[in-house]
Amino acid sequence: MSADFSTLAAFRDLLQAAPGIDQKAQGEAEERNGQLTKPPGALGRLEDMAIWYAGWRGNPRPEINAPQVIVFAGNHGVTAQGVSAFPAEVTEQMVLNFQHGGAAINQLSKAAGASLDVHALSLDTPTADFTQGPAMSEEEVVVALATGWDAVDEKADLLVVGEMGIGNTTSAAAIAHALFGGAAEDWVGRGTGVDDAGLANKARVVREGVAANSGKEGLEVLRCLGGRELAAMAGAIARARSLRIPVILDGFICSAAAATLEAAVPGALDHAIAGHASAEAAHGAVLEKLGKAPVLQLNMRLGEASGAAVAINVLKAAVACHSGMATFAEAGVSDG
Ligand SMILES: O=C(O)c1ccc[n+]([C@@H]2O[C@H](COP(=O)([O-])O)[C@@H](O)[C@H]2O)c1
Ligand SMILES: Cc1cc2nc[nH]c2cc1C
Repeated sequence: MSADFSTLAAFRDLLQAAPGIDQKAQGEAEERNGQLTKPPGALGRLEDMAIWYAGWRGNPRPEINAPQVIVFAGNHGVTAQGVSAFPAEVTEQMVLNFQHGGAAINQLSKAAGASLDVHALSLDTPTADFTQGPAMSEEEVVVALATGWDAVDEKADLLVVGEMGIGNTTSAAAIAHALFGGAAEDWVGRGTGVDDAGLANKARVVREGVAANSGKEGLEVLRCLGGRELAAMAGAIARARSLRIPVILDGFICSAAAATLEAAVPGALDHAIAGHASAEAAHGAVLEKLGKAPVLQLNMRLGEASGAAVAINVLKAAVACHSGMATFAEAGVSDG
């Protein structure tokens, strides 16, 4: 299927029109959860996760059989400002590594029983340096959103999106600063590993970038301060919403991209949970703004969907208990 929008406004309208949770299935799942052979609440957040998943799938006793992981890659003009510990060529080199099966996400997808797709977006044409003006034209951001939209497998029953893009923690920090305010320093982190001087430089770049693109909201923030891989993640998350496919968000960059959807249409991320809290300094603050408690906290800061891929295993465990356990009546266990 090919994406059905050619402007940001049309994309926003589609997102706005996307379905919500199936409340009947959610209610039935909640009822089932109360009958399972365990003390009430004893599976903690696994219970909430399973009920949430059941609601979005419209099935009070669902299974997870076809999780899809998608990694999007993009290059960033803002790397000209010396914001990363690694050179921009690494983006393309890592795409080849993904394709050859040599990256962490290859192993983590396999371990989670998930398919893995990799989409490189115009790597030879980096986005514009956003300290000088908008990173992308409307046409460019719409093409990237559509790449993400079209990448989602309609038959998937869970979606994880992640990214590869040297310089993109600076882009994500600028998005967070534009959406949530505060100071540039509040949103920058070490990314691939810049030193103290590098961190101060990132704060300068974020401050200048937000000043050069002031007064923007929602999807315009994505266009002006984002990158192609961030827009593609946003497009895929929106497509998943339209198909009622639950989503696990990955780290700082993924969460910042997702936050532009929430800014454009409040509630747009109700079908998404946070897979982990990245070690990137401001990820926790972004998740707090989104009202999402991370499933895992493993000090990961790799990106490429890795933290969310690990969290697939936890959601699978939650859903397996929910759908596979016996009820008190079935097992002949006294329910207290
Ligand atoms: O996911 C995260 O929270 C995360 C935190 C730090 C770095 N990364 C990855 O590192 C790259 C961006 O780092 P940088 O320093 O080039 O901005 C990009 O490819 C991301 O996938 C990812
Ligand atoms: C080697 C390397 C792998 C990555 N994977 C995601 N971002 C990355 C950044 C670097 C530098």
